[in-house]
Amino acid sequence: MSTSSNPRFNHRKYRPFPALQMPNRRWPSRSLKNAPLWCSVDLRDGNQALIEPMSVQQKQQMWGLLVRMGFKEIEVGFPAASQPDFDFVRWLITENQIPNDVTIQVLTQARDELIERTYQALEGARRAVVHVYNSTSPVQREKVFSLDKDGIVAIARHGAEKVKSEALKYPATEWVFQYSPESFSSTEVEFAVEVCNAVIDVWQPSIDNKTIINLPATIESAMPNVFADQIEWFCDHVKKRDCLTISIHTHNDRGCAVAAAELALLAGADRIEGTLLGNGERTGNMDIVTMAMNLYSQGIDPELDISAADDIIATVEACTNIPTHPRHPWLGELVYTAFSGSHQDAIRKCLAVQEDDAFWDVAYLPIDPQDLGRNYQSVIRVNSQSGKGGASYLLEQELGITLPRWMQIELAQHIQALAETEQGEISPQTIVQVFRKAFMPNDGRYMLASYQTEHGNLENGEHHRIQACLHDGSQLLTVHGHGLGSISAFTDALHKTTGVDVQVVQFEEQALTEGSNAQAMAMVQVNVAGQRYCAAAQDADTLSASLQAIVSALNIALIRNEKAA
Ligand SMILES: CC(=O)SCCNC(=O)CCNC(=O)[C@H](O)C(C)(C)COP(=O)(O)OP(=O)(O)OC[C@H]1O[C@@H](n2cnc3c(N)ncnc32)[C@H](O)[C@@H]1OP(=O)(O)O
Ligand SMILES: CC(C)C(=O)C(=O)O
Repeated sequence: MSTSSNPRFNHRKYRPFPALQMPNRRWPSRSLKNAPLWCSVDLRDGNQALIEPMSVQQKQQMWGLLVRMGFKEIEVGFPAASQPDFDFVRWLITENQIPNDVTIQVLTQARDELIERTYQALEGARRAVVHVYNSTSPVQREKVFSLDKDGIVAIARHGAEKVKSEALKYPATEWVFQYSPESFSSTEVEFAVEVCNAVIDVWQPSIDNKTIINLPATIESAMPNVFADQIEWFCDHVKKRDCLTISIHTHNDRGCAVAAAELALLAGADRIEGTLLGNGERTGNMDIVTMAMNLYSQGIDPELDISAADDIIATVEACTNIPTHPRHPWLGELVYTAFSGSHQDAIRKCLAVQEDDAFWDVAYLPIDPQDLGRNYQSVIRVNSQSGKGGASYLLEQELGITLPRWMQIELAQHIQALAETEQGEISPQTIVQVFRKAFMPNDGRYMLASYQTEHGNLENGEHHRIQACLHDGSQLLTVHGHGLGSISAFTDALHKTTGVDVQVVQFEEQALTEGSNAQAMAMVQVNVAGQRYCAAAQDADTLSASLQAIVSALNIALIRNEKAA
């Protein structure tokens, strides 16, 4: 019985994908050590999936990015399909846009007229990959092409012959041939080998002149381990394996295109086709950025430059008109951001001890966001899910002060109350405002106008005396006190004047800026008539900052008591 009220939602319509029996499979015990050869298919598979295919100008923009990132093989289009595709290939060649170490690749069906037009587009290229394909899976054979296996092999063989004979007409170009048994992952492996062997027989590759056999998961129809088995089996059984570059082209129907490509590398593949951020047919092509960053984060050189993450996103969005999900692996806007308190706490503590030349080891941050041109500003963001660490971290970034723990706790209570009222994110600037309003009020009863201290061997044995002028809103009061230090002398003076018992419980001072105009921030926790209050003050003179902070704490206590009364 179905759990759905929709009678069409019926799993019995589907059947499991038949797995290969390969008890001696070798790929599970291998690990990745190097980057594969990469081939971007943004300008072909990515392009053919767009609502509005790229204009020549957009293709030029995408091309520029791909070259900057270091791709050495780029499928630039299906030149027999449309005039913009054709024109773009011509532009690349006639305008000398292809760096010497980059090879362009183009796709064509195994049809004579299309292959001829494809070569016309490539005339004058220094080196090019001609990529021909035909479908091989049972559903394509039976329902689309109405052909038996021999008929499908005949299309492949004929296409390979035409690709080879056309190439002879353009001897100035260094040609590389590529064949894809399209829908490979849904094809019986024995038949996939048979078709590819027929093509290999035509092209006669050698170790010095390899053929690319590209094995697509045109539709991702099974788990990645099944695909890996198919690749290992294929590599073990295809002829002339050492004269082949085995390429992989996975799609993301089950959300596992990257995993399938990674396992396929373990299973013996050499080369990976995919697109930036995974644009492509249906759920997309394998995302090269994700796979490259997966390697990078394991200490493997991906041989692609992903560091200009924002440039990659902006260009892909401009060319595809598809926004990037904020949680897109590695590059999304939110992927290095923590809102939740315990994550923020851990990140802040780890970042504080992370040394520049040590292995990266920061909780909740799989890589250093700075590697991708991101700063730490966006790593910690505050809302009602955040704890004391988050707000303190942002304050630290904005003001350059590290709050002591007792003050973090107090600040967090103010921020939490605001976040719950606002029901949203609290910006770093707002956190600074909250900090100033809560701990540095300028509307209190008393203001410190001036003070003088005296210390040394005084007659009564105590070391410090203070005379301070406090403004109480209407008049200037002169107060006197003495104690073991200037601060205790000052609290003594306050007690004598206001009658309130004032004791400094916690005290911390931090330099804000360096140089002759250096400013200090004093932070205090003061016991005023049995209750603890935190306050802060900033001044060029450290003692002055401390005394003002104590006055602020007294003011906060008086304001709260007035409100409570
Ligand atoms: C999985 C992939 O991504 S494969 C790449 C797919 N990309 C594209 O199709 C984008 C560009 N394609 C196009 O613009 C058009 O398909 C064109 C211009 C190339 C060809 O258009 P059309 O001539 O109208 O043919 P269409 O593409 O519809 O193909 C259907 C015909 O080609 C045959 N065919 C399809 N693929 C192939 C192939 N790889 N090799 C040989 N014949 C093929 C079909 O059997 C069918 O034949 P029929 O007309 O005798 O029934
Ligand atoms: C032409 C092939 C490689 C393809 O795009 C696919 O199978 O997805």
